[in-house]
Amino acid sequence: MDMDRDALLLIASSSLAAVAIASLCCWFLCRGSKLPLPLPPGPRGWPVLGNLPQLGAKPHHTMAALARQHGPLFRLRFGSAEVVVAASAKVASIFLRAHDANFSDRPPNSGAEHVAYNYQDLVFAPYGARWRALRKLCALSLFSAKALDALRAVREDEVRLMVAQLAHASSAAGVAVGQEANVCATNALARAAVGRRVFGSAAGEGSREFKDMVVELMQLAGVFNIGDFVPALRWLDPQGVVGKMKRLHRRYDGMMDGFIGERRDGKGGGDGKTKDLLSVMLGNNNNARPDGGGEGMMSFNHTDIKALLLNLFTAGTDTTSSTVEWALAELIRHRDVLTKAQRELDDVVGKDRLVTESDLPRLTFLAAIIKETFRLHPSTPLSLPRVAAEDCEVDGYRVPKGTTLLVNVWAIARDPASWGPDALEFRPARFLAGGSHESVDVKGSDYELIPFGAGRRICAGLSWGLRMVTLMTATLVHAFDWSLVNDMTPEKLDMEEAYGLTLQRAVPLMVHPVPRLLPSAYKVV
Ligand code: HEM
Repeated sequence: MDMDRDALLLIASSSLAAVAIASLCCWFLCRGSKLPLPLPPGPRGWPVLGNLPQLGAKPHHTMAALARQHGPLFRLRFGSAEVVVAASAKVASIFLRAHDANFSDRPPNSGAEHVAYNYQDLVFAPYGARWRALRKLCALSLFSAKALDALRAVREDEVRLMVAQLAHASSAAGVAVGQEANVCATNALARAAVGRRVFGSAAGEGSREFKDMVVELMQLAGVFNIGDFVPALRWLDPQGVVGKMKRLHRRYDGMMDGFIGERRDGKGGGDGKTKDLLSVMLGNNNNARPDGGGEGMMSFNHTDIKALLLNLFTAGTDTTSSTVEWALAELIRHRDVLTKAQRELDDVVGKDRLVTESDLPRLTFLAAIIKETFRLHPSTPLSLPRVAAEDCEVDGYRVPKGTTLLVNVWAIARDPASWGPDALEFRPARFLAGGSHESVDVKGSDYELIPFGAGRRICAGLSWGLRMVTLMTATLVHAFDWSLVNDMTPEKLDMEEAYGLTLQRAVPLMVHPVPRLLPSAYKVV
């Protein structure tokens, strides 16, 4: 009997233990699902500075190498700031499509504070009604299909002037074609924005100084400024970045004041009939803030105007001209591609006039060259940073609120997983009908090729930039044969990059342009 009771007790206690263990397992399993997801993997950083000292002279290259080690979504720490880097088309699409709303703000940075009028511009404006109003204004005045068409003659005019300038360039030292392209891009944009050209000719009247100012701004904006990430060191400005930004800002500010001042004095502004961006903004200027309301209620104060003009003159000039310069460098290195493009242009345009914008839709090979240039030489290799408004989950990892997002558009566009084994080769045919990437475009919906970014904060000037790059490259390819200075062979051409927020050529492209059309084509009417 005693034995039976003992056996029963044993059975009961074993069952209880089993139930307890099962409940514990269940509790752990359930709790497991609520365990916070891990943060993305990443390299160990230094005390205080984190990974900042490891970025090197070309952070987009370093980050591409880190992605090979840690995967296409990895984590860095810049001082006290958490950073995630997207380095594949799939991860970029999760951030910029699925989580775009959460990443529609830009992180705080000294460039926005000291150069861009303390975030009063469009590029760094907090995501909200004011940002929306500024984008809408740009679209209506410059970048919508209607505005773009209305300004067609301005772009064609400036390209014609650039060609005339090049046709008469006979220096033995050759011409810096990027500089000529920069004058063209800046003057076209200036006519649309402030109603007049800003430079008389390529070499003179401050054009070189202006380009240098834009390049300096991009270099400064590309520096990962220690003071931005380690608040205790901000006052020290260890890299001297803030001091340089303040000096540069004063020079830009004088230029922007000049545009507004001359218009208020009744000078500048073209024929007085066309409404450039400046006159639209001044017409609405009653010193109120553009923080929403209906379209009719938008109004802009003096600083709003200067900040937006500054954005256009900096974001819209060097990006455009350096892409044209890279395209020409690639074409000089790939004679077969250049010859094929010239044949297409001769067929569509002939030899007695220059290219016009209405020719562009028929230049399919040229369009493929432009895409291939944007792929290998995106002018903003790490795009512009975004910041997470809330915690979110991306590809099985936790990305906390306040994390900065960098999208390595340079690495994504060279990823063999998207582009195949010839990813590093200049091969425009991949974009032609029947090619491996026939349907891929640069306009923000094909994440393997996003030189203009994607999502809500995609480049506001995409339509203008793409049109200018295409028209300028088509015209230069059609109007001239190109040879390198000092009898340099194309294989010796230096293709090294100089890192900044925008990607310059380390060595400017120096060339001899040789006219190849009938003389009448080069006349400026
Ligand atoms: C080759 C030409 C250009 C390239 C490759 C380029 C690239 C970019 C990129 C990558 C961004 C960041 C997008 C993002 O955060 O996802 C951007 C933003 C911007 N770009 Fe461009 N850009 C070009 C030309 C232009 C032009 C011509 C203008 C104006 C005249 C312009 C004005 C802007 C502005 C205002 C923003 C900020 C948009 C915002 O924050 O809402 N860009 N651009």
